[in-house]
Amino acid sequence: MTNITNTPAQHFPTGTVLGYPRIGRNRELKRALEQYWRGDSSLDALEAVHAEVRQARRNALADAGFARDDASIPEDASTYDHVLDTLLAVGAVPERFADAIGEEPLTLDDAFLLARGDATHPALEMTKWFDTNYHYLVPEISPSTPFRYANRDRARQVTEAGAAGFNTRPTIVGPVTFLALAKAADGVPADFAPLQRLDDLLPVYVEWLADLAEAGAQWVQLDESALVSQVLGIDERTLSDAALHAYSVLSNAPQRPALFVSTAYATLPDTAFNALELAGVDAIGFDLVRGSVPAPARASNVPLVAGVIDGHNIWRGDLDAAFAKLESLQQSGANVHASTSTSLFHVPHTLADETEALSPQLRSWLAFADEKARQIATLAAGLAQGRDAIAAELDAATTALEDRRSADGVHLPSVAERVAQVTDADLQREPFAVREAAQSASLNLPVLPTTTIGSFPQTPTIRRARRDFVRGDIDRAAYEEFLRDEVREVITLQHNIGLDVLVHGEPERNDMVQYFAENLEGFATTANGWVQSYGSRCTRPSILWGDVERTAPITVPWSQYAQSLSDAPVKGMLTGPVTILAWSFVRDDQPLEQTANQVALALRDEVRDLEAAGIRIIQVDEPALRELLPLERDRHDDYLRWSVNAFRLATAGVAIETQIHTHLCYSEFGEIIAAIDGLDADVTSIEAARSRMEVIEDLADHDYPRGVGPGVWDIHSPRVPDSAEIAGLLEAATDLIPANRLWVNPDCGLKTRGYEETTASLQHLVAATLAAREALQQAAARDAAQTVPDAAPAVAAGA
Ligand code: MET
Ligand SMILES: [Zn+2]
Repeated sequence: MTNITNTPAQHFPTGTVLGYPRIGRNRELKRALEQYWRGDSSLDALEAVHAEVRQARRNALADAGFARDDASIPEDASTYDHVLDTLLAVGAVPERFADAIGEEPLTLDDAFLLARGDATHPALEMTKWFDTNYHYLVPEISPSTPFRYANRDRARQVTEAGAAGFNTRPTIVGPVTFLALAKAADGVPADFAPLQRLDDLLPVYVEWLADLAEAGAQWVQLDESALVSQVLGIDERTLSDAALHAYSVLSNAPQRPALFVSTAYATLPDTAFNALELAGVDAIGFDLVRGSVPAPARASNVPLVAGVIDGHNIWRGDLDAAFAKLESLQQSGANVHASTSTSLFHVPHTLADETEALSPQLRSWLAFADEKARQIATLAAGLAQGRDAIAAELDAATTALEDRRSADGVHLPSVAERVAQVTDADLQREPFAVREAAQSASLNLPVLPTTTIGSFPQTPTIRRARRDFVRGDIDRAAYEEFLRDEVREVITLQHNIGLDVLVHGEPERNDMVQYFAENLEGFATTANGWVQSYGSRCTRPSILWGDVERTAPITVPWSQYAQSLSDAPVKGMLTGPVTILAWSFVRDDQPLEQTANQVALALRDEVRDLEAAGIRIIQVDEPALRELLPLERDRHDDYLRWSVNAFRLATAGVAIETQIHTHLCYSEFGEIIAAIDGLDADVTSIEAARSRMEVIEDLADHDYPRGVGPGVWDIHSPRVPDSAEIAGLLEAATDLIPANRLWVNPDCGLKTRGYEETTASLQHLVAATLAAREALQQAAARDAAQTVPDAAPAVAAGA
C-alpha cells in the first residue's frame, strides 16, 4: 500500500478526465436505484449493481488508453449526487434531520432520506450545478451543523479499485465549494454564511485525506469550481482567501495523497490561482474551453492540468487547436498535463451505442465520454512524444471538422438571411396597456383566472402508447386517435373542475424540448444518449447540429382540436428558444445568439399559425432562462440581451388581442428580474410555492407591471395541498400583486403527478380561488359603502 506522508508530489498523469458518466452505459444504476426505492430489491443488490458500474467505468477508461496505476482514472462514482457524497463524508446532516439520522457511519439510506425526504422531512432543495442542467442537493449549514468524518465510501472505492488492479484518483468536492454551494439553514442569524464554518470543516477533510491515503490513493482531486463563479453571492477576494486558508491546512495534513485542485466552467481568476499555488497544492486544473489561462500560471512551477477537451458538449472539436493550447503552455516552460475541461458526466457514455440512431457522418463529428477520453489519451501521447507522434489523429479530427463546416444542412443560406433581416420592430408589441384592454375585452376572464402550466399526468398508458408507436406496433393513425382521446379527457376534467383557461395536456410530448427537436430541421436524436439530471433521473438531450427550420406546423393540430372541444380559451403551448438550447447539445460553430434566433423564428411561425387557428392565449415556456446565465458577471448583459430578444422574436408577431404567457421555474430569479420584465409577456407564471412567494416579492419590488401567476401548489411532491393552504398562498400573493394582475396556477406542469392528486389539488385550487373572489367582492362592496358617505362632504367642501 502506498502511503504518501506529506512528501513531495508524485508525478501527475500526463492526461486525465475530471470525471466520467455515473449512471451506467445502459442506465443500470438508475434502474437499480428505482427498484430499490420501490421495495423490489435489497440494499445489497443495489450495492452490487453499483460496484459493477464502477468497475465498468474503470475498464472503459483503461480501454480508452489510461494507465491503471498512475491515478489518471478518477474514482467519482456517486450513487445519487456528488455533493451529497461529500455531505455524507463530512457528516453535515442538517439539524432538521437529526431525529432520523444520527448513528455513524452514515449510510446510503440516510443519503436517500436527505435526497428524497419523507412525510415529516421535506427533502433537501436541489439547484443547478454551475451553469449546467445537472441538479445537486443543497447542503443546509447552520452555526451548529455537526462536522465529523462519517462515511468512508470514497476510500472504500479506492480499496475496491486497488483489488481490481487499479490505482484510481478519488474525486471529492473541495471544502470551499462545499460551503459556497450550501445555503444557510432556516432560522440562523442574518449575518451567518456557511463559509464561516470553514475552520470547523477542515479537520474533517484532514481525516478524510488520511483515510484516502491509507486506502492507497496517490492523488486526490478536489473540485473547487466555486472559485470561478461570480454568481454565488461571494466575492472573489473572500473565495481566494478561503482557498488559501483551506489548502494551506490541507497541504500540511500529516498523511495525505497529493492534492489536485480542479476548477471548471469558467476562467480561474489570477487571485485564486495564486492562492492555490501559495497554499502548496500539488497540481492545479483550469478550464480552457470556457476560460483562459490565468496569467500567473505561465510562470508557475506547479503542474498545470489544462482542460482543453470540452467536457460539457459532445463535439469532437478541433483537436489540433486543443493540442496547440497545451504546446503554448509547454513553450512558456510550464509543466503541462491534458484534461477535459469539466467532468464528463455531462455527456453520454459512448458513440458506439449510436450506430443506428445517428448517421455515420454526424457520428464522425462527435465524441461522447469514451471518445473524449481517447482524445485525451492522444493529447497525452503528443505531450510525451511530440506533435509528430499524434499527427494522424490531429489530421483526422481536422478533416472531420472541415467536413462538418461544409456539410449539407449545417448552413442554410435562407435561414441565415432571415435572421439577418430581423429588425427591432419584429421584437416590439404595442404597449401593454393597449394589449391589456384588448385582451380583457376579447377573453372576458374573471378576476384571478385559474389555469395550469401545460402538461397533465403522463400515465403509464400514455408512455406505453408512445413506445408502441415508436416501435411500430401501432400506426400513426391509431396513435393519434389515442392522443385525441387523451386530450378530450383532459379537457372534460378541466371543465368539471371549473378552470378558466384550459390546456390540451401535452400527451404527445415525451419531453418539452425533445418534442420540438424531433419536429425541427437541424436537430438529431440519440438512441442511448442519456445524461444524469439528478439522482436516478436522466435526460436525453438532442443534438443541435445544423441551421434550424420549421417545415410544417408542430403543435397546431393538437391545440386546435382541444379548442374545438371547449368555449373556454385553450392555451397553446410552446417551449422557448433559450430552454430549447439549454436542454440540447448546442452547436459550437456559431454564437448561441445566432442559434437562438433561428429557433425563435421557427417558433414565431408556430405562434402565428396557432393564432390563425383560433388560439387566443399562447404560452412560451422559458424555465431555463436563469440556467444559462454566465458565471462571469461581465457576460451577463450580453446574455440577457440576446436571450430576451430571442423570446420577443418568437412572440411579438401576434395581434394585440392574443395573450402571450411565459412560464419560469427551477431557480433563483432575483438576479434576472429586469430580464423577466424585458420578455414583455402579458402573463408570467412562476414557481413560488416552496419559497412561499419569495420571487413574487422581487417582482413586486421591481413594480412588475403585467400579469403574474405565482405557483400555489408545489407539484414536486405528491402531497395534496388543502384549500386553506392554497388560500394562504393566494393571500400572500394578493398582498404583493394587485388582484387584477394575479393568476392562479400550480408551480409547474403536472406530467410527473398522478391523476388522483392532480384532480384533488386542482379542485382545492379552484375552491380557494372562488373564496378569494368572494372576499375581494365583499371588500370592494365595503369600500364602496364607506367611500360614498365620506366622499360626499369632500366633494361639497371642494365645490
Ligand atoms: C419545466 S416547465 C414545464 C412546462 C410545461 N409546459 C409543462 O407543463 O410540463
Ligand atoms: Zn415549470
